[in-house]
Amino acid sequence: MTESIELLSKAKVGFIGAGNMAASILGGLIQSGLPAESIYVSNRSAGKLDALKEKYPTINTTHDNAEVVNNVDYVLLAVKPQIMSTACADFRDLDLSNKCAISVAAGVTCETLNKLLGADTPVVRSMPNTPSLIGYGATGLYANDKVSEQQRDATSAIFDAVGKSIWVDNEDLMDVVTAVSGSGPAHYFLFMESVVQGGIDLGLPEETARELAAQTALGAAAMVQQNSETEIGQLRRNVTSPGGTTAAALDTLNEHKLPEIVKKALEASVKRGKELADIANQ
Ligand SMILES: NC(=O)C1=CN([C@@H]2O[C@H](COP(=O)(O)OP(=O)(O)OC[C@H]3O[C@@H](n4cnc5c(N)ncnc54)[C@H](OP(=O)(O)O)[C@@H]3O)[C@@H](O)[C@H]2O)C=CC1
Ligand SMILES: O=C(O)[C@@H]1CCC=N1
Repeated sequence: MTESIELLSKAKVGFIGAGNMAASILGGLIQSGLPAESIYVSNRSAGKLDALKEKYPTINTTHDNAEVVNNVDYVLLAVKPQIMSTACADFRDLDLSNKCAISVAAGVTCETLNKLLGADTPVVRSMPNTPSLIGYGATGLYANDKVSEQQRDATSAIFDAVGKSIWVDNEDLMDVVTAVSGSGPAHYFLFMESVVQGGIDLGLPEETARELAAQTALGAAAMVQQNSETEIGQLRRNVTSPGGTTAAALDTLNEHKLPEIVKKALEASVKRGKELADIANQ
């Protein structure tokens, strides 16, 4: 059992929805040492619950969302923002004031969650990402003022079990976190898909292009993490010999305005987050 999971060892953790994100987080929790019998999961359809039961025979599965909430201390709301209201209606009559609700839904605000779950409910808004499945998740967290220190620590423990977690103290920033790290893996995947395809078009075997692209992305990310005092721009300049091959590539990326394109993409994500907030609040 990892140190952070020890904090959770007496707690029961529930998931409403057994989709991609729930499976990533609960898989990481079990791998870190949380017993599967401490985890409760509900889902609308049967297939995903059956698959979880096959993988983790002692996990508790049900179609009844209220049963999950009744049995746990921490309940992760892992359904799409558009159906948050429907899913929460199943347990809105339960007293959640001694539990902690942790939403992973993009956009949905603490205010909306408190409307759906009761004004006294401690609510954390989280934004994890799919690398949580392999222990490389990045999660942003924001708590409303009902969340106790113990609940904050336990929430950190849940997400630290599947990667790194960072608290923000302004809820508006959660839409930016969503743009940067929640959706982020897809941005890097698109970039890597483009690099692999470019390599193939220029003659590399597909497997070679894929391996080189993945190891390069991993190496670049590790250099940024291991040189926290160094500007990322300096790491870039260290690769870029004057008049060399990198300068030729970067000139092309800048000519086509890559930094502006990325900024517009992040702005589009933030805007969509606010639209999802409105949908969930209706
Ligand atoms: N995917 C990602 O990279 C990330 C997603 N998120 C957030 O996570 C949330 C879930 O996304 P994701 O896991 O990708 O989506 P999925 O569609 O994979 O999972 C959602 C699950 O919710 C289940 N469900 C639907 N309605 C209900 C209900 N009324 N009660 C119980 N379960 C229900 C669905 O069941 P069924 O089997 O019937 O479809 C499905 O398994 C979203 O809010 C998203 O914003 C956050 C960060 C990253
Ligand atoms: O695309 C989405 O809306 C979700 C939230 C972040 C990643 N996936």
